[in-house]
Amino acid sequence: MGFSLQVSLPPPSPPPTATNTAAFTLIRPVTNLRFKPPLCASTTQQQLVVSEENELKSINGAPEENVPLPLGLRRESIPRHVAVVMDGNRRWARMRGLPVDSGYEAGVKSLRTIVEICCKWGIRVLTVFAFSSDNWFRPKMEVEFLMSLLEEGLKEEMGSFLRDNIRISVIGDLSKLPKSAVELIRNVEEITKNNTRFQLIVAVSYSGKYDLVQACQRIAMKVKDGVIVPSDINESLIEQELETNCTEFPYPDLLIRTSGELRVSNFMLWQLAYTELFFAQSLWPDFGEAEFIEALRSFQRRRRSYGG
Ligand SMILES: CC(C)=CCC/C(C)=C/CC/C(C)=C/COP(=O)(O)OP(=O)(O)O
Repeated sequence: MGFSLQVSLPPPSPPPTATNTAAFTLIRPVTNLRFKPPLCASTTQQQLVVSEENELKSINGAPEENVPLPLGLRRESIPRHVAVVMDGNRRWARMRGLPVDSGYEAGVKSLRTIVEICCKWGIRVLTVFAFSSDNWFRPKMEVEFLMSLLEEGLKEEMGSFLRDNIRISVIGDLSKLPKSAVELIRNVEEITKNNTRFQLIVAVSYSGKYDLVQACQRIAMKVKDGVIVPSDINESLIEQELETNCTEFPYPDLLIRTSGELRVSNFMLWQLAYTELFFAQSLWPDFGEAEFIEALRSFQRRRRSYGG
């Protein structure tokens, strides 16, 4: 029974790989580009025949902007969605005898650099772990500083978001944030919601477990209200209730964690199921174009596997 259900579903739309990205983007309409873990990989593989010209036009569902890529990077397998755990800001500051705030400020600079590069090279979504649910336990001054960085950053960059066609989304438990920050976030999200070139998702007061819990609560309410019955609950329904429902591409193709730590640390637990992982030695404030290229090259060398 289970098997016949799988083959009757439409073919999945996997994320980019070194070998198959553009072909998939051509076959499926842009609105269907979200990755569903493949149930029947062979169905999609049969459809991989397109001309190179069409591949270039259709990459990531966005028009090509012909920005040359650094040597060794292939446009057709640039990841659509990159997620980043921006780790090592405090260590960076301490190593220099500076206050931890300087580490966070330097971290914001790195974030600006990576956002610019994503826009330039056609990455469509960047999700950054800016403040985890556990970070509320840090010293009050540090928490307040991070909140002020978020607010100032959003205000200062508003012009660039509009000029550069960047959509901003914030995911996480905003009920814990200062009211001023929540109002600003909602405003920025509203003002940028129709921007299409690139989406920056900032995870604040976020954890993967939080996201799953809030999705369960929303689904439970639907059952309680009689909108659905328990047997309606499936992967697709859960996906719709996760906070990453703010993006067309909820599944990161590549997760980068800086500072040499080899953990996922409660970040996007559902969404990372088939994500390629890259652990950089650099501390986040030292992570720039060269380090990003290294991560992307590593990604492009991989042969992605979905267990099929
Ligand atoms: C959008 C926005 C406002 C961004 C804020 C700036 C920024 C880079 C935040 C990272 C926050 C954070 C808790 C990182 C973890 O590393 P850590 O700093 O705890 O470093 P450690 O592992 O060296 O202690």
